[in-house]
Amino acid sequence: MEIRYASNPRDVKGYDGERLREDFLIESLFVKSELNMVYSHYDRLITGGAIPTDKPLKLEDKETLKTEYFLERREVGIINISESIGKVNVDGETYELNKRDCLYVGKGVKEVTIESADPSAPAHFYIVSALAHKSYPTKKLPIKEAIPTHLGSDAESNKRTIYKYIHKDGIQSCQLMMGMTLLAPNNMWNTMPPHVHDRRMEAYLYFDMDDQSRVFHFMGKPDDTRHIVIKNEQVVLSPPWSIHSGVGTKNYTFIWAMAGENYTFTDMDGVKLEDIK
Ligand SMILES: O=C[C@H](O)[C@@H](O)CC(=O)C(=O)O
Ligand SMILES: [Zn+2]
Repeated sequence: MEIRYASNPRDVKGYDGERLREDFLIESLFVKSELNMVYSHYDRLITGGAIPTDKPLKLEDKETLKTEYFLERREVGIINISESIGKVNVDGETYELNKRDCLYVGKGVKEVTIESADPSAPAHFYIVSALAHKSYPTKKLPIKEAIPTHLGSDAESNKRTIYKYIHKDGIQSCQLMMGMTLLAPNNMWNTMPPHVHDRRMEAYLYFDMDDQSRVFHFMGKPDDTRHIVIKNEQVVLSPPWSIHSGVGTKNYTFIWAMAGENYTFTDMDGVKLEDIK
């Protein structure tokens, strides 16, 4: 799998747009009949995309991880982001995932395979894996059972609902946190005003966008921001020292995932709008 190294914010100051994209944007995780992953040195988080068609796709990359099996020292969260029904096989047991349902699989599970219920209408799965030191039970959480948090307002164009799946009061994990944010119709901003959390890195997958739609994602130190233009089903890596906020040309959905020092969703350092440059 592709490796992405971590960068020093002092160096990132001098990056041009192309270099920012090379380091922080993951452009093509989702390819038909493939399972693709990128290994980031930010908290060794792996992000992946899978679109299984005629045969199941197995979660593995011995060459990169140098372990016997993928989850020997890791845990993983898998979310179906498509309308099509998906299935995940976990050491012989099958879990069905509908759109926006999440499955957590813990350390020690030997075989995870992913398939589409109907190969002619393949499901799209988003995969995020972090290092794990302990085994937590496999658990599915359908979106209808996730607890919604309502944030923002129409006046600020950031009215949105956050669904937390893997976190302290939801599915238990070692360090992986994962959830989904849905914007209300005609609302385009996420995570504005922004925040940083130097204890944890974060990755955003933007989706539910058409071909013509783009998200302008903002990153950088709060007083020195940059942007990356993002298409449907692309991932952006957010270093711990960076803000992570976006505005769409049209409505969109995104999945956030974090790993790092602590396991407290509310541990964020809010940035005041007057301090953003
Ligand atoms: O650290 C937390 C993450 O940045 C997201 O949960 C923020 C988010 O989904 C939002 O405000 O819309
Ligand atoms: Zn955050």
